[in-house]
Formats: sequence, structure tokens, C-alpha cells
Amino acid sequence: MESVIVAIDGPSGTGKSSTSKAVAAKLGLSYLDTGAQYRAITWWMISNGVDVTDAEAVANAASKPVIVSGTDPGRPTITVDGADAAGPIRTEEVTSKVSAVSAVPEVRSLITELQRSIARSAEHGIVVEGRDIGTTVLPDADLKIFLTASPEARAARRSGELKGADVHATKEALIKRDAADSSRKTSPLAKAGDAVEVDTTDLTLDQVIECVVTLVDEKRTAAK
Ligand SMILES: Nc1ncnc2c1ncn2[C@@H]1O[C@H](COP(=O)(O)OP(=O)(O)O)[C@@H](O)[C@H]1O
Ligand SMILES: Nc1ccn([C@@H]2O[C@H](COP(=O)(O)OP(=O)(O)O)[C@@H](O)[C@H]2O)c(=O)n1
Repeated sequence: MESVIVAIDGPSGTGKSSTSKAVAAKLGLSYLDTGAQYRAITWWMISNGVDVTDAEAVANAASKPVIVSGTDPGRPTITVDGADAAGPIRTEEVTSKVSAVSAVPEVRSLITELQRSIARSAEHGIVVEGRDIGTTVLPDADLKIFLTASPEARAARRSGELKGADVHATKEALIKRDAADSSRKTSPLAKAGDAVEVDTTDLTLDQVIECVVTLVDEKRTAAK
């Protein structure tokens, strides 16, 4: 197997970004954070006065922003209309509004096409992380992983990143976002039938990375 495509899905705080970046760096693959793309389009909607609760308004504006993702796992980047969006997409406002924007089918089809074209052009292969990569974006991925963890572990990890954040409030917000992402009509957060589920609650990040690298190696050996 020359080039390998790895899909890593799961809810917030399960370790998708940290695992995907490290696995891609170790194996010399590209890396794509699809959540950052949905956050970027949400940031553009907010900055341009689009009411994110108005699905029709969001759909009408969806093709306007130009979103570009840099796929080096050592230095992933994201720009919107040429402006660096890495900071602004992580605000609480974007986090609270992203599920509404990402549920709009027009947004999903545009971003899905963008993701497929990035995956196609990755010379040595790519690790793509998100919510619907194994089910919808790249159903033919060589390896699909679905990460899970208890809500308590996920909230503790997330609030550890946000200075002064209350673990209880973080847990409630996270559960609300999972519910919205899992219940939307168009490509909801879901485990693909052929994905390997890894519960990261009691694993260190290094153990999760090791587990995924081993699974990729096994796939490569089997394909020889
Ligand atoms: N297995 C783990 N054990 C402890 N902390 C972890 C583990 N995996 C990730 N983390 C930490 O949890 C936080 C969220 O991880 P991240 O990779 O951003 O998750 P996701 O992309 O699924 O939202 C980060 O601060 C990361 O360092
Ligand atoms: N493939 C994807 C990735 C993210 N998303 C949406 O984008 C949001 C932000 O994703 P993220 O991966 O940045 O979220 P965190 O897990 O990092 O908090 C999710 O809550 C989903 O609403 C999606 O719909 N499909």
C-alpha cells in the first residue's frame, strides 16, 4: 500500500486532533482537521452578520467564503478569504454555533467536496479527522477508527485546555453539541460499520497513538 487514507471520527474531547496529528507526523502522512473547516465557515457567517439559526440564509451564503487548510501535521493552518482563522475559530461563540451551521446540507456538501479533493491530492496519504469521515466523506478509507471516552474524561480534558473553565459547564456544553451532531439529518456523527472503536477513557495519549500506528501497520502488511 503506497499511500494510505485513515479516517478518525468521534465526539469532542476523545483525542481525535492530538492522535491524528501525531500519527500523521510519525508515518509521514498529511493531516486534515475537518472540524476546523466547519468552525471556519461558522466564523465567517458570524463575522458577516448571517443569522446561524436561519438555515436558508446559511445555505445561501455557504459558497461565499474561501476556506484553505494547510495539511502539514507539524503546522496545520486554516485561512478564510486569505486571513488566518486559527485563533478566531476556537472562541466560545463559534463553538456554541458550529453545530447549527454544520447541520445545513448545502454547507456539508460544499465542505465534503473540499475534503475529498484535499484527500485525493495528498501524495503519501492522509489522516482525516471529524464526525462523518468514515461514513460519508471517505467511505473507502483504508482504515477507520472511532474514538470514544466517557463524558467526564472528555470534559476534564477540554476544561484543562480552557483557562478557568468550569468542568460541569464544559460537560453540559459538550453533551449538548454531541446530541446536536448525532441527531442531524445529513451525515450525523456516527461510527461506520467497519470502523475500529477505541475507548480512550483510561488510555494515555501515547497509548492511543501507538494503537492507531499499529493498526495502520497491520493494514499495510496485509495489503502487501
Ligand atoms: N488519551 C488521552 N488522555 C489524556 N488526555 C488526552 C488524551 N487524548 C487527548 N487528550 C487531551 O485532551 C484534549 C482534547 O484532545 P483533542 O485531541 O483536541 O480531542 P478532539 O479532537 O477529539 O476534540 C487535549 O488537550 C489533549 O491533549
Ligand atoms: N466531519 C465533521 C467535523 C466537525 N463537524 C462539526 O464541527 C464541530 C466542531 O468540530 P471540532 O472537531 O473542531 O470539535 P472539537 O471536538 O475539537 O471540539 C462539531 O461539533 C460538528 O458540528 C462536523 O459536522 N463534521
